Amino acid sequence: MKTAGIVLAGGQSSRYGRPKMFEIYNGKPFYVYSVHALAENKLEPVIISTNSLLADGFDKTEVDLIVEKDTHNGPLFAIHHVMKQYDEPEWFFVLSADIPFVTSAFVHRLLQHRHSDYNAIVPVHGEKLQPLLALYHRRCLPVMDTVLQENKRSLMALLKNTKFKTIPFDEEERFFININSENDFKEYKGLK
Ligand SMILES: Nc1nc2c(ncn2[C@@H]2O[C@H](COP(=O)(O)OP(=O)(O)OP(=O)(O)O)[C@@H](O)[C@H]2O)c(=O)[nH]1
Repeated sequence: MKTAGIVLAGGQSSRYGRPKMFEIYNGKPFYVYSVHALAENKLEPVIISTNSLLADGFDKTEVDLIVEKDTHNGPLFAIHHVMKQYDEPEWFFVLSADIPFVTSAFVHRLLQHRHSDYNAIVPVHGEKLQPLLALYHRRCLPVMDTVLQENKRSLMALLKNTKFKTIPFDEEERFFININSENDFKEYKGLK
């Protein structure tokens, strides 16, 4: 099953105050943790989805860069925009760029659940769906078209209209910790 990786690395970082994907954790920018988790599972291509204000900041070695014109269309638009440009991959493994605790083992675990009966595979952590660390089949495209035409921007709006499988993860798993603000980063960077 040909599977591509998408790192969502656009947006506004308004709560952080500067582009959070370039913040350094243990010597590497946040977004690099997402790129590596996908690349180490041999997902090909790994695509960084970003906007023109941020595009120059990424290391472009062994990744494709897809640049949006706008900074705030949101993740659903970004995934749709990428899927439209890649005909070959059946599945797209999406990771946000603000999750420095993500690992290739997490990606590997979710990949085992790709199945033709479902259009998306979404982890559940505690009680919470995690659509920013999830797998989407290209069968989602027509539903995405409809949802976006209705001016709905959230991945939840997509999930409400498509068949997806949930995969439970233990509460103590760290993969899902996303950094929205400098305070989040201060709180979590002490974690071992
Ligand atoms: N490509 C792309 N990525 C996005 C877009 N909006 C958000 N993201 C990414 O999606 C993830 C979650 O984003 P959020 O933290 O909810 O939004 P944000 O705009 O980055 O930050 P805030 O302004 O603080 O809400 C991050 O990895 C963002 O880089 C977008 O319009 N395009």
